[in-house]
Amino acid sequence: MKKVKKDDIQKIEEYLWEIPKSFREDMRVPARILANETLLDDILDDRSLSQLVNVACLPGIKKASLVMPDVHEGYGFPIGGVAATAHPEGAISPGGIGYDINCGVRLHVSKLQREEVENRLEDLTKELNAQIPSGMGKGGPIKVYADEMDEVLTKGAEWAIERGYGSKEDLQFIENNGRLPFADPGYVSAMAKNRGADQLGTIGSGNHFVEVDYVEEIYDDIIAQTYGLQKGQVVVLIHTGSRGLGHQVATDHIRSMMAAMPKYGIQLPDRELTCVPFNSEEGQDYFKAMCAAANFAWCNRQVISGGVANAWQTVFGKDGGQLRLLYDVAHNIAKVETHTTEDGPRKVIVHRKGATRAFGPGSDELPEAYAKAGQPVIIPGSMGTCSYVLAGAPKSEEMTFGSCCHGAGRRLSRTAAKKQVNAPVLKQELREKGILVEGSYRGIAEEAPIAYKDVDLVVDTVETSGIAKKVAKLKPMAVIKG
Ligand SMILES: Nc1nc2c(ncn2[C@@H]2O[C@H](COP(=O)(O)O)[C@@H](O)[C@H]2O)c(=O)[nH]1
Ligand SMILES: [Mn+2]
Ligand SMILES: [Mn+2]
Repeated sequence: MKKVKKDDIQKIEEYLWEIPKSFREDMRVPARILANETLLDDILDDRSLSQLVNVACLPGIKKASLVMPDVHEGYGFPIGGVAATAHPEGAISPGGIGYDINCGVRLHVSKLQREEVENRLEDLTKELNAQIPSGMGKGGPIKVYADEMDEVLTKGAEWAIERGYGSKEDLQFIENNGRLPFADPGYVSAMAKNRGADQLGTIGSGNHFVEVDYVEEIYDDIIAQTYGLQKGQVVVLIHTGSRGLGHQVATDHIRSMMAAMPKYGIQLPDRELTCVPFNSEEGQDYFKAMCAAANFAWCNRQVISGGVANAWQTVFGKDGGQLRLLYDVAHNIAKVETHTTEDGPRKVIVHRKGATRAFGPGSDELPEAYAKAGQPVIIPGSMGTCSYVLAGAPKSEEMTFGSCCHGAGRRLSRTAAKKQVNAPVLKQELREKGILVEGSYRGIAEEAPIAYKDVDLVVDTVETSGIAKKVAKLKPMAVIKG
């Protein structure tokens, strides 16, 4: 396959680059890259842009295939990729969503200041570690089988709230209120349900985490006030997804889509892009199962919030106050949304794979309290650098189908990171900087800060391009890794 070189890319706006449709004859739309020049040079090093060009060949794709500045190569689609296909006949591709369906992040805000938490940080870290199972194959606090699992898959976060994990007010601060209505547990295999049976309330391995941070800087006073963020305040970030259940849903449906593809006469440059028409039988089966797995992930994050609240109360007692949910966003998902395309406004199937929804002010998808501010966009950076809270801005609708980056993005593979990082040394260095890290040495090495791009550059790029606005910068204090 023809490799993308810098000469093939045209600058079309500050921080927006294009690989024209003429680059390869099977492209149906141009491919666009949101990046500054430094990030673009890095992006050219891996297969991300070849994958982006492949995505531009999907049946029914509208306007352009896109990557955010945190892009890196993934299964079929690059991670950091966005693609919108015509509803209802355009393609749905599990590779455009990822194996960890509805991997996402949520942010809780506390009433405590950095100094109040610092002197209890060891205890808090131990308590969080005890309350929230992490690592591969670790079971959680509850088991769900048969009809109860079907209820989880249908109700999402609400199922957990009904059982005392969080409060009803939380729902309005979760994307789609923590529940996709098209979920149908009948399309989730027994094996997938079995894999998920004891995984609610667990973060899993590797890149997933529960992290205590403080607000180091506020960039927009008004939006920060709307979100309830203040300088010095302690917050908690939770990053995980649909665990083994979501992975099995993707595995099962990719297999059946591969078998069905010839029937629809779909030719693709890479079999990892496997797709079928959204309105085909296989497309609908997958979509219903994907929605169910997304609901499982929201329920999982809600149960984890319950564990975090228990740990918080154990250490800080009633005076420590509640942990209010600021927002919960998905970054591996497909949704039917209305966006402006070359045909004008129309319904499209937006694939966000390592990309966050970033709706601007006035969207009717936002909770009333955030209507003027825009949607909170939560961008984790790394365990040793910083993370950001942004607000979705109007230009995201024009440029990126209402989407933004989802993190700093990997610059080193896990294998390369393990070769370069001495985990015990890194853990000690972070401790000396005031950051306590719990997790396997393998996980710590694979997820070391040097494994990730410069999150400041990534965030500056999305802000300058106008798709999101910086609101606050968060600095890590304690991290529980998978
Ligand atoms: N604040 C932290 N951010 C982290 C950590 N480990 C990874 N990351 C960031 O998360 C994004 C999203 O990851 P993905 O697995 O969903 O692609 C990633 O790009 C990193 O920037 C951490 O320990 N703390
Ligand atoms: Mn994720
Ligand atoms: Mn994940």
